[in-house]
Amino acid sequence: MDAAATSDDPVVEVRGVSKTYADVEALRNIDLDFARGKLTTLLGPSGCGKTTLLKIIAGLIPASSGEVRVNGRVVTGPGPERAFVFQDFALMPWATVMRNVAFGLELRGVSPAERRRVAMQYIEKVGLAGFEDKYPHELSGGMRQRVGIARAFAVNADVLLLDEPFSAVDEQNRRKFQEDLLRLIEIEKKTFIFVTHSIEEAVYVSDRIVLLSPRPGRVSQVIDPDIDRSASPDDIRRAPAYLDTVEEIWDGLRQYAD
Ligand SMILES: Nc1ncnc2c1ncn2[C@@H]1O[C@H](COP(=O)(O)OP(=O)(O)OP(=O)(O)O)[C@@H](O)[C@H]1O
Repeated sequence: MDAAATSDDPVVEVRGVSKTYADVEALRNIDLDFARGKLTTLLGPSGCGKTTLLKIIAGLIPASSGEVRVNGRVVTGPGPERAFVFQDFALMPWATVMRNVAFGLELRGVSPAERRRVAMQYIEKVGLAGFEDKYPHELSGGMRQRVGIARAFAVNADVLLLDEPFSAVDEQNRRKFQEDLLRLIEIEKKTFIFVTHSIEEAVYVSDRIVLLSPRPGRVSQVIDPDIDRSASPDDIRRAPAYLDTVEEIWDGLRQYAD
């Protein structure tokens, strides 16, 4: 199931990216392509540089060497074609769900009526209709997460960067989100780059999984799970292809376990 780390129709191209923070070498010579309409997961031991790579792609921090291209253009900072969903959702506590979801559009100068219309669409898509006038503290962790996802979708970015977006929710909600995510990928045809610690989650949602080695992070394996996602969630989790892929990744990561 190993595949080349580069592909034919890449939206995001990472070339020779290395990153050193002061005296910590976080990433070494990463080459990866991320294809349109696909979800790629970065998986690897704690501290291997997953978040660092995501932030470099987002343009939030510079690489020490190498470059990232998005739609053929070299990344020099954040851009409207990329949206980042943070681990802690980064919602504005003083703003309603509607304002939070519409915030990216507000920054772009979209008119109030239009941003309300677009934001409402995504509030409905993530199942928060009726909550648009609530504030973040009035929502559960899972609902706050949905606000973060709706906000990322509302700006209509080509590339969605998700840093452990489901880590703060319980297992039941996590499974629901995974299904929502698969549905949104189907509808939206965007390029998703996802960071998680959960092997099962990675196999469940990903078209491609990139295993990174411990610091300095390098690409150690690329796995394309061959999973029939038209099956029911329970059937997918019982399918031999799913279970074999989980096992294959365990084997790949076991060598790094303490
Ligand atoms: N701003 C920073 N300054 C110095 N070192 C940093 C900084 N950010 C990250 N690092 C270091 O770089 C390495 C990679 O960190 P990063 O957060 O990218 O890893 P990660 O794979 O996302 O980890 P985790 O799975 O634990 O979230 C770690 O050793 C971390 O301590």
